[in-house]
Amino acid sequence: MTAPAAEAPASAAKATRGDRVLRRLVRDPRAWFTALVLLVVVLVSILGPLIAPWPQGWSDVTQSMGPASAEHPLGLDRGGSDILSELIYATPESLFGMLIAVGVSMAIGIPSGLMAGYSRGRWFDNVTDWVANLLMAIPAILVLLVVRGLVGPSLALNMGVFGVMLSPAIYRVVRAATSGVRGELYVDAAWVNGLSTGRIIGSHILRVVRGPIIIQAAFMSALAIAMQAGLEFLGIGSQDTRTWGSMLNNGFREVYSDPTQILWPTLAVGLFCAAAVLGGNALTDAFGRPEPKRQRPTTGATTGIIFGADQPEVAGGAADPAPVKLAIRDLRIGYHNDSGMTEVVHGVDLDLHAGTVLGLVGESGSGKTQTILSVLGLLPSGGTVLEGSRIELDGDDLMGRSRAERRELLGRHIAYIPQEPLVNLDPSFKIGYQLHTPLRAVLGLSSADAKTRSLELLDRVGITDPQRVYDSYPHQISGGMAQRVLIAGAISCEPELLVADEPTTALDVTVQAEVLDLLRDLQRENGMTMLLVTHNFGVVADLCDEVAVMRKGMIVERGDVRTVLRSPSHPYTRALLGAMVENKPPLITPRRPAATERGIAHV
Ligand SMILES: Nc1ncnc2c1ncn2[C@@H]1O[C@H](COP(=O)(O)OP(=O)(O)OP(=O)(O)O)[C@@H](O)[C@H]1O
Repeated sequence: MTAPAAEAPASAAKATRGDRVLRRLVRDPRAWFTALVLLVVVLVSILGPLIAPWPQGWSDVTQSMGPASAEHPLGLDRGGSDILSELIYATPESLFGMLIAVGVSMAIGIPSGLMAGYSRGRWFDNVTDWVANLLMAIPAILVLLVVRGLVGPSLALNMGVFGVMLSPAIYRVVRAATSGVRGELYVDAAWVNGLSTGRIIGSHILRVVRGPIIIQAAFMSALAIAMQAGLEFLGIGSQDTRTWGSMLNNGFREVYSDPTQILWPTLAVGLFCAAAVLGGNALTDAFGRPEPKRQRPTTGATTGIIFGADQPEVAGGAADPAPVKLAIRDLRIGYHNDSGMTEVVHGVDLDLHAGTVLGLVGESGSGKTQTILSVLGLLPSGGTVLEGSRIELDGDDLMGRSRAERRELLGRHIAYIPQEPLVNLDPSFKIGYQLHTPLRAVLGLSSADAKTRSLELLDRVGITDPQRVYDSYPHQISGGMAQRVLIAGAISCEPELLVADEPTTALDVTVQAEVLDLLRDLQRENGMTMLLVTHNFGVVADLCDEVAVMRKGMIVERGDVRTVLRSPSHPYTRALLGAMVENKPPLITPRRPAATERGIAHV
């Protein structure tokens, strides 16, 4: 199968997100200012002994409070030390203190924020949130005073404790970013492909939250330097260490006799803080505002139903000699809300015979997606499969299995093809990485074998230049190609059951036909059992052996495709088919209105 012209890459020349961020930073004068100040501070810290006019510890009391001169460009302090040299020697100590505070806050805030955001609403999230609130409610200065009283003066200890007090700030940022990414479809897709939680957090999620983390680190470094200077200025810090803060303290004593002595450390602290804040702002703009979270494509909106039975009843099903691969019995799904529990799927029964394709059709909001998500074990938070429901794979009740056991089935035994291809691929990673990671994790292939297999799969799903697509980012390929990539990913571990949720709705009409051809070929080739959600009776006729019609959370008719399409027994099915044959406005509104405009025969 050849890839159609419509699938030419959107723009192979498009830059990655990292390139875009870098380009924006290069054009931003604030970033230049920050880079310059940081460069100077780092160079001064490293080269201090070489560039300082006088050795560390040098002083000459006879020149106490001496004025600026060629030998002492910034003058001398009360102890007769050269102020410029002192400022230079104080720089690495000040940086060291700042790094301790930022490092400690990151070490606590990042892992706890990641875990809390990922396990949204669970006990870990609740406990860490409570601790973060508590830390934020306690004034840091009080804690620092108590620590000073108990342990004595220590720059490292002070800044370490301040890092703990700062950690809720980074925790909150990471938690919010993680919980936003957690709901993305590509994270579900990675889960369905069998990746462990650690791998998902370490790759897909950390990659997205690193932007907010870098920005937050920039602001926190300013805060840490200012706090350190404040502590030393108040005399709470260590007197043995020379920092910009301790110079502030000394300079303040001479504020009336020689105000310039407080000016230099103030300038150093002020410049560093300004650079850090401006750098943080430049980074915020360069990373851009986060895109609004894409919602799961589910909706309770009802559509233009013009006909239907008040009391749905299930019409007879067709017999099939093949063994039952997936059996759903009395499936009821509910959502918790303020008034208790709302049931959205009411006792669905389905049998899916091995090696056959079952089409699930129905109006928007009829419960199709909830049904397949419950098979995958991926109901959104708040959704529950209610007591008494059974979902059996090869006779084994999945509802009796633990979450970890159900995860084991994903990828190898049950695979999923989502509706919107592009949002199900992580924009931060190349296609090759996204294909070969599950192959390594689930099948245990070596890196080289996983790459070979990925290229074979891309070739098998009709991609003409597998190597180029393997090396591309998702934004560099078209929607049709992305759907082929997802199909390649879904079949990569040779699952027995393939669940596809309107796999062609988001595609152009020419590409739809090709993807349907591909699915049919793969299903026959691998003898896969397939559960296909669709709005399109044309797709049902083309691909499915059996069809089940859903309405208002119930199956109103099911049977073999020929029988149901030729002589539908339920008035609702007749209305759906009638609308299609008479070319009436669609009774079932597709989730993406654009699809009807593309000329798809939606009923
Ligand atoms: N997160 C949720 N919270 C509460 N109710 C929900 C949630 N998701 C779906 N529902 C409800 O469950 C019902 C079935 O939704 P479902 O997404 O399964 O419909 P669908 O048949 O797949 O429709 P569509 O084709 O538009 O996706 C709807 O009434 C919907 O409002």
